[in-house]
Amino acid sequence: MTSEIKIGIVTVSDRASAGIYADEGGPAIHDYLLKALTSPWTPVSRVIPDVRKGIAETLIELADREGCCLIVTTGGTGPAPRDVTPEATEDVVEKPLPGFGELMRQVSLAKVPTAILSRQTAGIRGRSLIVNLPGRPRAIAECLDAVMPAIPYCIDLIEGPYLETDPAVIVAFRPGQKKV
Ligand SMILES: Nc1ncnc2c1ncn2[C@@H]1O[C@H](COP(=O)(O)OP(=O)(O)OP(=O)(O)O)[C@@H](O)[C@H]1O
Ligand SMILES: Nc1nc2c(c(=O)[nH]1)N[C@H]1C(S)=C(S)[C@@H](COP(=O)(O)O)O[C@H]1N2
Repeated sequence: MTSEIKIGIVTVSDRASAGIYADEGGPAIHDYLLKALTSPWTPVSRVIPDVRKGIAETLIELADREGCCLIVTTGGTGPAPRDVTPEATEDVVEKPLPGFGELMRQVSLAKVPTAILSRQTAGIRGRSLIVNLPGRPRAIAECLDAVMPAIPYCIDLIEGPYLETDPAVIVAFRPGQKKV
């Protein structure tokens, strides 16, 4: 039986959620994944304010009830008082994956000196991988280019669906598998 592949896309932004500006972050994640993944998948998108409890509840809903194998957030990773996406992520994950944040900050530093201000992290809840990205829409491709090669294998390891990528965009690295 093949089940539907669902991917959560969560924009955490006071102003986008209030309609003060149009959300560009969620659509940028959607467009990126449309290009990177060749497996058919369905987005489950949310635009929510910077509220720790609400973010945690949304992550739980997308992981436990929607069954998303991957949940990508954007926004709320900085040091400002209302930036609490990493805390909400840590509230709900069972296994933190600090390497994601480390790598994304490293590659982002080549683009912008303020990369070190992002506390973006990642982790596993059940059969879902949750990954935080910064709020600036241009940060999305910068960060996903770095971590995407490891995401399909991570989802294999948590017994999620087999994600296929377009090798012209992202070469998924699966240890033990021959390079094509
Ligand atoms: N979802 C989004 N869509 C479009 N632009 C965004 C989005 N999120 C952030 N930005 C832009 O990136 C900048 C930095 O993002 P950041 O997450 O720090 O926003 P913020 O100042 O916390 O405000 P808010 O939570 O209201 O988006 C914002 O000032 C805005 O110009
Ligand atoms: N790749 C990348 N990373 C980035 C940025 C960026 O423009 N590109 N912006 C930085 C800035 S200015 C901030 S304040 C932090 C946190 O952003 P957030 O609060 O919008 O998540 O992410 C940082 N990381």
